[in-house]
Amino acid sequence: MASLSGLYSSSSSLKPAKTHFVKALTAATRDSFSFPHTSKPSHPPLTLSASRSVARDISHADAKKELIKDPDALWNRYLDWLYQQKDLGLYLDVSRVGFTDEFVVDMEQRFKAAFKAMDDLEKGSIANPDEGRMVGHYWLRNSNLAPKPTLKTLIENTLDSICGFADDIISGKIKPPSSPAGRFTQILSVGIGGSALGPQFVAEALAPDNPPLKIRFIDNTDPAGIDHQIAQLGSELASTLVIVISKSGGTPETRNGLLEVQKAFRDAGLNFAKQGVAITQENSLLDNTARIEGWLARFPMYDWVGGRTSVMSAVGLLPAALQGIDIREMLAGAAIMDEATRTTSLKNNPAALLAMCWYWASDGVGSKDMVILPYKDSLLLFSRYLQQLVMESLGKEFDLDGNTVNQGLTVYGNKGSTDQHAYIQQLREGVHNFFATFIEVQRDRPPGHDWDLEPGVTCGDYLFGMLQGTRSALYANGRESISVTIEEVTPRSVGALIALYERAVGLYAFIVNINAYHQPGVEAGKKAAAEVLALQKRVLSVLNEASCKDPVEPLTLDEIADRCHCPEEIEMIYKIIAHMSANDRVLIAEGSCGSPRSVKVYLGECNVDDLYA
Ligand SMILES: O=P(O)(O)OC[C@H]1O[C@H](O)[C@H](O)[C@@H](O)[C@@H]1O
Repeated sequence: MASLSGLYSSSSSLKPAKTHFVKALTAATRDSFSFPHTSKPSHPPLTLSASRSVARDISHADAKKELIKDPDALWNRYLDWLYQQKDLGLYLDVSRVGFTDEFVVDMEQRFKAAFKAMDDLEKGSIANPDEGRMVGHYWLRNSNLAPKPTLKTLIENTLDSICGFADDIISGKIKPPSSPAGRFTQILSVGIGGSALGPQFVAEALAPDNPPLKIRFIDNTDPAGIDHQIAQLGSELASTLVIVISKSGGTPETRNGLLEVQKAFRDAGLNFAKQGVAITQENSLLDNTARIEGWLARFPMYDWVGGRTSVMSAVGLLPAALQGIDIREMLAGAAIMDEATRTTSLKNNPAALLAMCWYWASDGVGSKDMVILPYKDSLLLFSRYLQQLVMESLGKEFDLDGNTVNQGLTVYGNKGSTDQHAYIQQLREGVHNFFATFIEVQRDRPPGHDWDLEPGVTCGDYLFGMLQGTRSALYANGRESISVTIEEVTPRSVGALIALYERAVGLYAFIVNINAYHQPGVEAGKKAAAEVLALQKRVLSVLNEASCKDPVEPLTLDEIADRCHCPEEIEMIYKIIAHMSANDRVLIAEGSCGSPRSVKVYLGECNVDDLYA
């Protein structure tokens, strides 16, 4: 079977070998996947030609977005705008986004400034002005770009130490102090946000079926979730390498995860320090803890790398290397994409093309959501990864001039064709509030492993047909889409994908004049959480005081709020008490009416019958 990749990388011209490609597409669309031995659908299936007629009937609410319908014109648009990065085997098709020539001319002007700002960023400008920081994640994959020799050396030495440490762990040269296995077999990663999402995406995408160490994650302060991970480790806790990741070194959820895991180690009679690794900024609380307690190893994070762009730092590289993933290939893929996205020609810059499409599709204000649809199971977590990269970067209240803009771009999605059985119905026919991004992987299986489950049709052909059919069906109903194609999921292509979207987000941010590299809104949430915990402590102190009386003095919510000197917080006080009661930490007696207003709260022994006598 001719390789599909030949269709994209034919040297002569953009004209792919029509026979195989078009035949597969037409057949798959024509049959609309009528499975063997099942009844035909009641309505005639949408064929390619039928979907065109549907498209002609659709009135376009937004005249600006009159989509091309003529097949020949579409084919030429496809060829005209198809971006190819042949070294990476990565292709970008923006032909199903309806931007006009006038729009492109306008954007080319705006991108000139964006390209300059991005160039300055890579040269070490303070591209994160709100925090007075440089933005240096691109230097991680090309240390020659680092603006100071000391940074170049730091990047190179850290990479070498990551590779050396991973080799020593995998070879058993460094081994756990008391494990029958005689070597580390598991990784327990403790981190949240950018200290988890990158490693999780990379593990799901690239971990081999039988990795030297199998990874699992604690990425929340949910005690049940933590217990579940530790229970699943069981006796293998003794051969588990615990990697605690926190750039700030002070994130509450990560700190709680660490304390919980250290308790599990104590309960199992194990010495955590001999199995603990920290990845954090130098002299952070976590770094100092790891140093003082003598943990196995510590790796640095830098203030010029944000959490959501840290996957090419030790955050993503150490866990990946321990799973046997070729991290130098990841870095190489990212470096090639970085170079490809430095060109100042909009039409030849895939990141700029993405940013332009996002702007067109969502009017530069996030009016439509970005639905990410990788048709490959291993890329399932790409949308979760992009949720942080895109939304934490672009979701900002103010622009760089202090204007209130409430910018953003909402990302969701899981994987195809699975999502076709969940919400694609709404995408096809319902509220038109999105644009789709298909991630296509050409290689279905390693060479020699495929077979026809029907004459001339493989399982992967169905996946291919589902993607193409969904793309056609959405477009026929006026829904725009971008398609990113890679030949296969490899460290190099995953590195390239990550770099592509990091650059696209950065360019988009310059276009809409916001700082993509800080996250003020997150601090508000952290502060509010701390206030709830402070209130809880006051409630407990009031209840403790009342419990010391003889007999115990049960208190109403009003009385508790008054004694906490915050009557306005009575609802939060009720929620705090309800949560503590559910966990057997306070006792609640309810009046006959059952309203929260009538509850009486106490600690210790109390004759409930007398409470409402
Ligand atoms: O790596 P840490 O310092 O623990 O931070 C973990 C996460 O915390 C916050 O949510 C930030 O907004 C994220 O950007 C960051 O990735």
